[in-house]
Amino acid sequence: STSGLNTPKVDDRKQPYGSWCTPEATPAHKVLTPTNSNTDSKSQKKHDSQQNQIKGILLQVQKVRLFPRNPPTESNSMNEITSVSTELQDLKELKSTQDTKKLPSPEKEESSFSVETPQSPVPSSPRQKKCKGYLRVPAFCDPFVPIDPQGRGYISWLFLVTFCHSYNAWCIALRATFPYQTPENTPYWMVADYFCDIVYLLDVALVKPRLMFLHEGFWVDNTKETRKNYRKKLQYKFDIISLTPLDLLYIHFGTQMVILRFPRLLKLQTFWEFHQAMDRVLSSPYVVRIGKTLFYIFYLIHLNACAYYAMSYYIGLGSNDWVYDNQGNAYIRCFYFATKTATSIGKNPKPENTEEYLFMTAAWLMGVFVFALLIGQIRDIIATATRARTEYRQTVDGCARYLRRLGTARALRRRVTCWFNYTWTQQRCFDESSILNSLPFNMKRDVALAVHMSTLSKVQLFRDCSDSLLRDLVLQLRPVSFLPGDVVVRKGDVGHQMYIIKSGECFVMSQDEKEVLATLREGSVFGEISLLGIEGLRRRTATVRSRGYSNLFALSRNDLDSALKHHKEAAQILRLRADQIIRENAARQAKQKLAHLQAKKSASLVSDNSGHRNRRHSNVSSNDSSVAVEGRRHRSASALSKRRLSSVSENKVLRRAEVRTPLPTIVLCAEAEAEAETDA
Ligand SMILES: Nc1ncnc2c1ncn2[C@@H]1O[C@@H]2COP(=O)(O)O[C@H]2[C@H]1O
Repeated sequence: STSGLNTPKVDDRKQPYGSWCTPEATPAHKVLTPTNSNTDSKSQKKHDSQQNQIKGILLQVQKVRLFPRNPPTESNSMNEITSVSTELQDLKELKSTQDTKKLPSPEKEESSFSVETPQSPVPSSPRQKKCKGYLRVPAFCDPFVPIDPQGRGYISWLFLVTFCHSYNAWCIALRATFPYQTPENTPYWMVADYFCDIVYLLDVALVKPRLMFLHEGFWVDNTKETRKNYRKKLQYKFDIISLTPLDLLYIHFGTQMVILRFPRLLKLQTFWEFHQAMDRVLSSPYVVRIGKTLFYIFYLIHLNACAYYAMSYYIGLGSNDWVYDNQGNAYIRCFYFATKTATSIGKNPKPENTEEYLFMTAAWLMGVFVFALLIGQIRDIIATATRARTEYRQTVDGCARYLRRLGTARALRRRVTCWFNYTWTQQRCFDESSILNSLPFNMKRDVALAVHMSTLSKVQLFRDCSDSLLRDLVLQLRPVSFLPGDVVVRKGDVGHQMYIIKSGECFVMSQDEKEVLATLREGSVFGEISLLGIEGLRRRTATVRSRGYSNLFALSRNDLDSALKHHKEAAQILRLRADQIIRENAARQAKQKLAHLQAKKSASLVSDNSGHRNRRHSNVSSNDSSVAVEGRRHRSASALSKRRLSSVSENKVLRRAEVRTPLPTIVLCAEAEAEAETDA
């Protein structure tokens, strides 16, 4: 705590309340980094990027150690050695350039706060290192580079495979039943078919075997291992079966037998994998979930439509009232019929023979069970997506009902509703901590840090103290919002919480609430004095009001106490600041009282003079003596208050020179002034 890093800067102390009241915005990554005032911003940026590169390279080196190739082939180990040595060389070069520029040492950089975001590491290919410029192949296409299953490249590839699978799923049934494949358009269909087959083939041969996987907590990136892993999976078997070239039988049956391509539908797992990946990646996964369920619903109706057309064709198009009458667009008419039966809308033509009865029974059963299930799923997804809003509405309605029942004033009710609305629009929840409760402690802390970083980085206390103070406190901070004019703390109340301003402004009011003593902005801290256990200052020293709408973080006395036990430097900083505020408030009060006294004195002098003039004729001699006495009395009172004030300012000067001021003396000074007033 005595190091230059952690003690508050002298300059800061000279400013009113350091820079607590008017904190400067600082980029999040610079939050607690000790900055060299001589280094200009350009070199700082360069330094940052170099540090990142160093970190990246160190990570690469670690990765090489973390993912040993087992057993290493000769060429692999040679490649590894060369890559490590080049990386170390790069590292040395970077370090030497850094030394020559005399930038802050990396040890200091280490102390800067950062939220850890572990990623699946993908090592660079040994080939890629050798190819330069335009010859460089994207990592995804490099057969020597393992593929990150969470990477963008792989998700894009999954999209392509899913598209091909969907094409097969829709078109095989369509072309097998409806007369949409004619000898004229067969080549186009073939081109599309074989394009999809090539995608399937590439997926099985080049992509899936390179997919990294987790083994005993480590990402395995050895392509031999990844290939082995893929081959062990059931998915591999399905992928291989899906490629069965049954369409070779076209030679015998002709290209109209599109049904021979049905094995292509077995690549269903990729379809699910794609949706899972999208669910993870997209900011609103509900869209993906609803999209997938709708896909199932439409696909089932599509199959139903195909079956209806096939049945009608088998019975004879237009041969009775039930079958498709071969009028209009065949697919649209059949799709319409299938939708009606599947959703049990009714008004379907009456079946006339056994096959038709069987078809209708199956379609209705499917409608009742499968469709009901799918539509229920959509309802659940929407309910989950809007649960927070529903709960919010229930809370607001419940509270409003309760207040109405109690017959509270309309203005108060409106205020409560206003608070609910504002808090909801700001936070989208009422209890932030309950949402994160299922996360492990460290992750919860990282999330909280990331979410509140922009505000917390502006708090001078956290800048001046070690990072661990911020880490210790971040989960204890409770967001609270206030409406315009709300009293956040009231003078004389017992203090239970201190506050950090997240957004908005707060006014520190004078004793009579007519004057604004200070305006506190984003990142400012207040309400700490009454929590510090200073003798005689256990109650709020001032009233603080929210200027407009404001969002604050509240920190309870217990949490502050337990944090200050382990962070003595923070306790010292808070004490210093409290000393400063108390001294300034005491001096201001003394000044005000003196001014008040002087005003009183001059008023009494004026009234005395006028009284004297009235009585002059009656008793001249006695008046002379009383004025003299009165004058002496006021002069002595004024001298006394002057002496008291000078003792205050002397004390002030003396105490500024000290590192910490014993507070009770300052309080006594204020008391002395009060005494002077009573004397007068
Ligand atoms: N003159 C001032 N300037 C800035 N902040 C103040 C001033 N006086 C009091 N405060 C803050 O207002 C808070 C009121 O509650 P506390 O006494 O706990 O802590 C107080 C300080 O944090």
